[in-house]
Amino acid sequence: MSGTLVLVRHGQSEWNLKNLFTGWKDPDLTELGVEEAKTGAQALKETGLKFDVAFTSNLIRAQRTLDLIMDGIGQTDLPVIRDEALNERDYGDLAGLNKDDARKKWGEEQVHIWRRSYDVPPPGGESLKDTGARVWPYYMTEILPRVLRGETVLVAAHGNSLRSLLMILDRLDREQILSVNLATGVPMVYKLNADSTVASKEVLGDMSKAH
Ligand SMILES: O=C(O)[C@@H](CO)OP(=O)(O)O
Repeated sequence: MSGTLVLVRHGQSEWNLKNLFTGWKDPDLTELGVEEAKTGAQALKETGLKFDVAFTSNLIRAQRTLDLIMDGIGQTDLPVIRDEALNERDYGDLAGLNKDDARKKWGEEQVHIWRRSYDVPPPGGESLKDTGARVWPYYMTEILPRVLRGETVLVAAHGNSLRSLLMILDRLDREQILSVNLATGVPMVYKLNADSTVASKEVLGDMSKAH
């Protein structure tokens, strides 16, 4: 066994609340999002984990979530590395559109394909495969080596940038990833083996509220 990797999707954002495609747009957390981050922090505190480093994206909703977690677990001095490689999938021309309006315009099935398929990009944006093409190398070169050295690493990022990581960690294929949704503010604790496979996974909260 080597180290521990904790992944957490940011708390609810203003645009999650308004049901808008967000991608690289940069809305802040809602009050509920702040509460979700604090609840996630409390759950992490109860595990007794002490982190060595934290990674987050260049987007405010993930950075604020991380700040709230660091505060909640009493590790405000944790070194933080921010990188746009961990940003949400770029939703291209869909960014800013209402998801229900998009369903009315293009149909339920097409919108689900844009949101959850592996390799169908929304117009002007990134597919999950494109997202993985930047998230995976970053994980392999910057995050995984630390976990393999035995460090405890926290990553606060986004629904789809984390879904691309879950494909590696949970060994999900392009069909299986279709039905994976991550709830906001719910930490996932992975213990990794020395060969970088997953020894155990624990979800600290209710993932079923994700949609
Ligand atoms: O809008 C977005 O950027 C993402 C995450 O909120 O949405 P979806 O879950 O539809 O991929």
